[in-house]
Formats: sequence, C-alpha cells, structure tokens
Amino acid sequence: MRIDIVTIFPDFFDVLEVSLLGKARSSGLLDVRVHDLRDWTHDRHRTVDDTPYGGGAGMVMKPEPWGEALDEIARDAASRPTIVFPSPAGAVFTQATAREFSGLEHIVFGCGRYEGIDERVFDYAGTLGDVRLVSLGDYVLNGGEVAVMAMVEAAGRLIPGVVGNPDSLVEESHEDGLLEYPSFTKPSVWREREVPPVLLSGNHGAVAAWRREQQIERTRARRPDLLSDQEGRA
Ligand SMILES: Nc1cc(-c2ccc3ccn(Cc4ccccc4)c3c2)n[nH]1
Repeated sequence: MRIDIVTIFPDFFDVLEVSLLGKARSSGLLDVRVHDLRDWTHDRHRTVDDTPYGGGAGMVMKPEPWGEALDEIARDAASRPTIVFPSPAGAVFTQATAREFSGLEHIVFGCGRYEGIDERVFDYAGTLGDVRLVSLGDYVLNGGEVAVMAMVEAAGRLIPGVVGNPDSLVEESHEDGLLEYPSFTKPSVWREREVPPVLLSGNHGAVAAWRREQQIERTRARRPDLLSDQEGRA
C-alpha cells in the first residue's frame, strides 16, 4: 500500500519512522510519503490560508496549493487513489473503516488546518480519486494530523505481514464487534490481587467460555451501543 500525506506540519509524521509501521516501511509493505503543502505555494510567504468569504472568525485554507498538490500526487499514482480528508463533519472512522482502508492500493490523506479547507477542493479531488471525509469522533481537533496518524496506524496494522502474529488481531476489541476480555500475566498474585483461577486451570474450553462472558459483560457495561449493533446482526 502507498500512503501520501499532505500537511503543513510534515515533521509531525516523523514518528511513523519508528515501531511497527517503521518496520513495515523498511520492508516495503508500506510506502508512506509525507508532503509539505507549502511546496505548492508560489509567494514569498508560502501562503496557504486566507480570510473566509461571507466573513466569520479564523482563516480558510486556499484551494490553489491543494489543487496543485493533489494533481501532482494523483498524476504520479499507479491507480486511482482514495483521497481522505479528516473532518469534524465526516463519517465516523471505525474498525470497519480501518479494515476497508487496509485493503486499498493507494490512499492520499489531506490534513486541513485553520477553519478547514475551501470546499471546492473536495469537489475537485473527486475528479482525481474517491473522496472520503472522515471524523475521528465527536470532539474537535485543531487539524487533521492527529486523525491521520490514528487512521494510518489502525489501517496499517491490519495489512498482512505488518503485525508479527496475525492471530493477535482477531481477539481485539471491535474486531468481533465486542470489547476485548481482560488480560493477565505473571505473577499469579500481585499486591494481594489474584489472577482469575479459571485462567490457571489449563481447561481451554472453560477459559474460552469465561473470556466470551467477560467480553459480553464489559461491552454491556461500557458500550451497550455495540451490543445493539450485535443484536441487530443476530
Ligand atoms: N474528529 C475530528 C476531526 C477534526 C478536524 C479535522 C480536520 C480539521 C481541519 C481544521 N480543523 C479545525 C476545525 C475545528 C472545528 C471546525 C472546523 C475546523 C479540523 C478538525 N476535529 N475532530
């Protein structure tokens, strides 16, 4: 998978050089290219924003640098990319979105800042790729970079070969629509707190049943909305 990220804070993504995704990049599983939007400006101040038509507080990102950046990236692409813009007004990103993204050949992420990007950019981007406005959740960030970092990690780790043991992906929260069961390791007693005896029993059937019950109990207590989704699927 190829990932292009366009941002006015390219250094923000230096962290993608380390950890799992760093290894995936060096092994060629992931081809991540970070671009500074200001490289597509032509004035002395490398201007990317201007005042909003119609008035109002804050600034809006100018369309011209975005148009030139997307043209160059899409032109250089082997296949029609999916172009993802984080937005508070987007569809919420879920594990299903992460799974969908992990199967794509080429994703271009456009990180907005200020009060957002001139709306015409999303329309123009539709001539170059499949445009998706995606929200990380119902809270307000200052820009798209944190959302893109989360999406790249959530999707990148699902790419076959990125995570060492693929079995570990199956029993995670949200993978089966439920929250994950609690985990324990040595010592069996820690500060007078014991590991649940069933986990020390060696009875794999009993362990599996206990873990499933824990998933359902936790989901009911913390995320009843997920249970109704499950019941809907039943
Ligand atoms: N889930 C989620 C995504 C964002 C997000 C994404 C991109 C941008 C670009 C500028 N801002 C700041 C902004 C705040 C509020 C209203 C308009 C713009 C962004 C916020 N916030 N929350």
